[in-house]
Amino acid sequence: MTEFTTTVYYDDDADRSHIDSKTVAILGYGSQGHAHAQNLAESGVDVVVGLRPGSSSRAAAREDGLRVASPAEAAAEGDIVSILVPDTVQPAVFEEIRDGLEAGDTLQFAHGFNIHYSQIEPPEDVDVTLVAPKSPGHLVRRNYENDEGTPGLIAVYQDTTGEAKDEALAYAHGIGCTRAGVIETTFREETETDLFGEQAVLCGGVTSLVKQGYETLVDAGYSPEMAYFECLNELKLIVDLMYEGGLGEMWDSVSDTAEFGGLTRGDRIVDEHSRERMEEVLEEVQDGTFAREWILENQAGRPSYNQLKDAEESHGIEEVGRPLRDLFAWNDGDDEETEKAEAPADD
Ligand SMILES: NC(=O)C1=CN([C@@H]2O[C@H](COP(=O)(O)OP(=O)(O)OC[C@H]3O[C@@H](n4cnc5c(N)ncnc54)[C@H](OP(=O)(O)O)[C@@H]3O)[C@@H](O)[C@H]2O)C=CC1
Ligand SMILES: CC[C@](O)(C(C)=O)C(=O)O
Ligand SMILES: [Mg+2]
Ligand SMILES: [Mg+2]
Repeated sequence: MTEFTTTVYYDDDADRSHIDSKTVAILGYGSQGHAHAQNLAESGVDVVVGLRPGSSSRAAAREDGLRVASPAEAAAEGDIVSILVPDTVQPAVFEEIRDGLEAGDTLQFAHGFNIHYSQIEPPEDVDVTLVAPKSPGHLVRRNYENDEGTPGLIAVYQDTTGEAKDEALAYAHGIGCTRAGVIETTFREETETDLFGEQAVLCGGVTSLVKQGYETLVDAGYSPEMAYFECLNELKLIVDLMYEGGLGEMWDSVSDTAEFGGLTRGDRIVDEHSRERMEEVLEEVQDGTFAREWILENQAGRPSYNQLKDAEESHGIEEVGRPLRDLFAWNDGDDEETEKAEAPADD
């Protein structure tokens, strides 16, 4: 039997009686919201989706067979109120729903930002929990539909009922996370590791690596199409192997030439200087510098965010990638995956 350093919970560890007779209010129907709502409903849980008046997602949620109400109505009806709107919007939405929370209800998050950085102060008589899939929401849904799951984290910030952890685990079961494995953590640990991971490795680090690789080849006179396939498209195929069997399966599958070149050159690209930058980024997460910057950026109407987003969208690798993906035989002329991934961020 494998010995882990932490307890990992699976399907058999979850007791669904902690959620089966309850109503779950899902506030928001974006990346995480649509996945939690549909997975829970298909797991037999009573779900009501809370969406603002005039929300374009109302029609989508109804088409998916879900009940829809306003955020305040849904929260008042829900025993578990899962706040799945963007982190920066959550404090305002919390003010709208606060009066509907009853003693013994659960206020639930998929990321600890607003609790950890004290942007939301929950009432003392509710449970406050976290169920955080370690995955983009669209894959939480896709994996569930494919009878697979996504790993997740649970945490308890406030436990008034004595059932907070069991309920979080039952919820994680309902969205398919216990199929893959669930780890218990704290709001602090989830928030800091999640922010660090997305900034330094998963989203920030990897896109910078891809762009620098692409630009190096194009500036040296190679065709943008070649550079796109080499530095972006094939990355997915390489990462698929790491996902399936760790670094070892990837090294086994690539040529010995790639393995020797990668092992001797990789650490020259991402070196001890990058490591120092990573430590700085982690410190900014830990001491609240990043959180303050992001909160102020939103208060100012997102000037830097919008500028950086525009620059990213018009980068050469994006210009060349769109038509190339459209011509993939299985895409039928539509870059559907890109459209789907962008859809929930349009608010
Ligand atoms: N994206 C992800 O995969 C992951 C996200 N998380 C966490 O999950 C939470 C939700 O994130 P995510 O799914 O990305 O969120 P999204 O950006 O996808 O949320 C969009 C939803 O929020 C609603 N919304 C936006 N603004 C408002 C507002 N002012 N008032 C009411 N509703 C609003 C939108 O409404 P409308 O439909 O009307 O536009 C939409 O339904 C966050 O805490 C995030 O950190 C955790 C793990 C991964
Ligand atoms: C990696 C980004 C993420 O943390 C996630 C999909 O888990 C997010 O905030 O979207
Ligand atoms: Mg994450
Ligand atoms: Mg995150």
